[in-house]
Parts: sequence; C-alpha cells; structure tokens
Amino acid sequence: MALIAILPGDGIGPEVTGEAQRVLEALDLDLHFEQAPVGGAAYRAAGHPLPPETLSLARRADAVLFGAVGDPEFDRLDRGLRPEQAILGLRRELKLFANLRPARVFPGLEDLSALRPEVAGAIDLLIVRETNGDVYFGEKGTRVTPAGLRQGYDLMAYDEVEVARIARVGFEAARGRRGRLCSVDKANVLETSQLWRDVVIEAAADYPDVTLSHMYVDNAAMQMVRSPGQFDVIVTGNLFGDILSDQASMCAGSIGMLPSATLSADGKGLYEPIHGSAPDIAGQGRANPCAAILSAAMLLRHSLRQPEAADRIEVAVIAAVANGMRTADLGGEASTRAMGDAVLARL
Ligand SMILES: NC(=O)c1ccc[n+]([C@@H]2O[C@H](COP(=O)([O-])OP(=O)(O)OC[C@H]3O[C@@H](n4cnc5c(N)ncnc54)[C@H](O)[C@@H]3O)[C@@H](O)[C@H]2O)c1
Ligand SMILES: CC(C)[C@H](C(=O)O)[C@@H](O)C(=O)O
Ligand SMILES: [Mg+2]
Repeated sequence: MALIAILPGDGIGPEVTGEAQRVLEALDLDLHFEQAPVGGAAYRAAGHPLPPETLSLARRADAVLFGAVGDPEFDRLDRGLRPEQAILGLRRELKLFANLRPARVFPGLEDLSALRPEVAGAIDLLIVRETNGDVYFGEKGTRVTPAGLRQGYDLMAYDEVEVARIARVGFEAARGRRGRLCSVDKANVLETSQLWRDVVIEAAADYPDVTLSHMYVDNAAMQMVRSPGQFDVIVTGNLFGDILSDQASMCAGSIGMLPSATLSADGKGLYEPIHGSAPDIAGQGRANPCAAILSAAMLLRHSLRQPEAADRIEVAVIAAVANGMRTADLGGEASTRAMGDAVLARL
C-alpha cells in the first residue's frame, strides 16, 4: 500500500486537490491518504505555515499531493511565517530540486491559447525548473545603505553541483522526448548564468544524442510566443522557470491546465498545479481542477511507477475537455465538482 500525503493548503487548493483525490480513489490502486494543513491554513491552526507534523507526514509519504498556498490575510507577516514559505520549505527540506512543468495545448482548447492561431497548436514543451537554489534561497534581508536608504537584497547563487544535476534532468528528459534541450539563462549579464552555461556545456558531453542550445531569458519569453514549436525541453533556474511556466500556461490555454512534479535525487516527489491559491475565486467552486488532477497523474507516473493508471487519468481529462466541459477559465460555466465528475465518468 502506498501512502499519499494530501496537503490542500489555501484558497482553491482544497477545492482542486479534493477532485484530484477523488480521481485517485476511483482507480482502486491500494492507496492510503493522510491529510495535513499547510500554508495559511496551518498558520491559523498551528502558528506555522509548515508545522513539524506536516513536514514529517511529507517525509513519511511515498508521494505528496499539494494544492496551493497563499492568503492575502497574511501578506504583511514576516517572510518566514508567510504561507508561501511552506512550499519553499518542502522543496528545500525534501531536496526537491527538479520541477517538471509540461505545457501543451489540449484538443479543443486551441482557441484559448494566447498565441496566434497558426502557431497555437505547436506548443508542446517541458520546462525543467531548478527549485533548490537561485535568489529564492540565497542570503536575503533588508538593511540601510550608507546614504540612509532602506535596501532589500536577495543573493542569486548557483554552485556547479546544483547546475550539473538539473542539467542532467534536462538532458534525460530531452532524450525521452524530441531530443532538444534549450538552456535558458542571462549569461550576458549574470555571473550565475555564465557558470550555469559552462556547466551545462560540460554535462552535454554525456548526451551526444541531445541537441543543446542556449538562449537568454528575455529572448526565450519572446520566442515562446513567436514560435513555440522550436522548444522541446527548457532547462532553467528557479526564478526564470517560475515566470516562463506561467507564460507557457497561457500559451497552452489556461493556467488551470498545467500540472507539475518536483522530484529529488532519491525518488521523492511532490505534485502540484503550477497555479496558486487564486484568492479572487476561492470558495466559489469555480476553479479548474484539471491541473491538480493531471498532477495526480504525474504522481502515479513518477513516484508510484503506474504509467497505465497515469495514462488513464490523462486520457480522461483530455476527453472531458474535448467534449466541451469548460470551467470559467476555459470560457464555460462548469463547476470544479462538475469537471471532476466529467473526468471520473471517463476514467
Ligand atoms: N505553488 C503554490 O502554492 C503557489 C503558486 C503560485 C502562487 N501562489 C500564491 O497564490 C496566491 C495568489 O497568487 P496569484 O494571484 O499571483 O496567482 P494564482 O495562480 O493564484 O492566480 C492567478 C490568476 O489565475 C486564476 N487561476 C489560478 N488557478 C486557477 C484555476 N485552477 N482555475 C481557474 N482560474 C485559476 C486566478 O483566479 C487568478 O485570476 C499568492 O499568495 C501566491 O504567492 C502559490
Ligand atoms: C508560491 C511561490 C513561492 C511559488 C514559486 O515561486 O515557486 C509559485 O509561484 C510556484 O510557481 O510554484
Ligand atoms: Mg509560480
């Protein structure tokens, strides 16, 4: 029996993970679920966004299904106590450094893509985002400059081991797809990126079958809109990957459709939609649960080694959407629950 930790979090997190759990339960796979609070919900209940009990459940579990964290009520809290610290803490504590964010247009959603119609169908890419380093985890704080000005700072840093291991994830992913890896950096300006580029080139020696290219992040953002079909796998740092993946979601149609897996070297995995807690629609039953449901499929594929079950979920989501099931973000009026029902009906 496999233990799945369900960490619903805030806002629409519980709404979308609820549907993802229903889908997992329907597959009859001998899974056991344990739930724990995280983010603002955990701060409210236990005074900390990532309480020790929640972290220890995540450690014990075979995989973690995560909703979203973030609550405007806590926006003025100290950084260390903000709900968002919970997801950063989980990524760091469980050494989840490799965040996989696939983006493709689902059949029937081509019209929703922010791209020109002639290129909308071409987007089918995987962003491999590093999630243990970069400005997210460098030294940070506020201080007063000699001129008496308040100053905030966040150190951007990557060491060669961190870059080499995410590069390898990118090369391996490209090898299993169309054989093209684009490393996205800002090597014309940043020391971090120059090291990044050197280390990626060194790693390429082990992957002669993969075609490696390099692109500055500003150009990459533009190229993704101009000609998305040129990208197969993108490997990039924490901050650039965060931004590019939200952009990729709208190229594909909606942020409500993009799942993710965040993996460690020892096979641990946390699975979550790329979107946040969406306070503007929370509690209304209007959120699209597809990203969470597709994250559950990634959980089956990567952590539980159940590719057939993962395929079943993905096929069911594709069929539900192709048959016209539309939540508000997809231009329709279906509720979160109705979308979950439609997927369940097609499993
Ligand atoms: N991994 C995470 O837990 C995560 C990710 C991103 C943002 N956040 C947090 O979430 C909070 C809100 O952030 P934000 O508003 O910048 O981003 P967001 O992704 O929560 O929402 C952006 C927009 O997309 C819409 N949206 C998002 N998910 C949707 C879905 N499943 N169905 C339909 N519409 C959807 C929202 O309604 C909103 O208009 C913040 O506290 C932020 O820090 C958390
Ligand atoms: C909530 C925030 C810390 C998080 C990130 O920046 O990694 C989110 O935007 C994401 O994409 O998972
Ligand atoms: Mg993000």
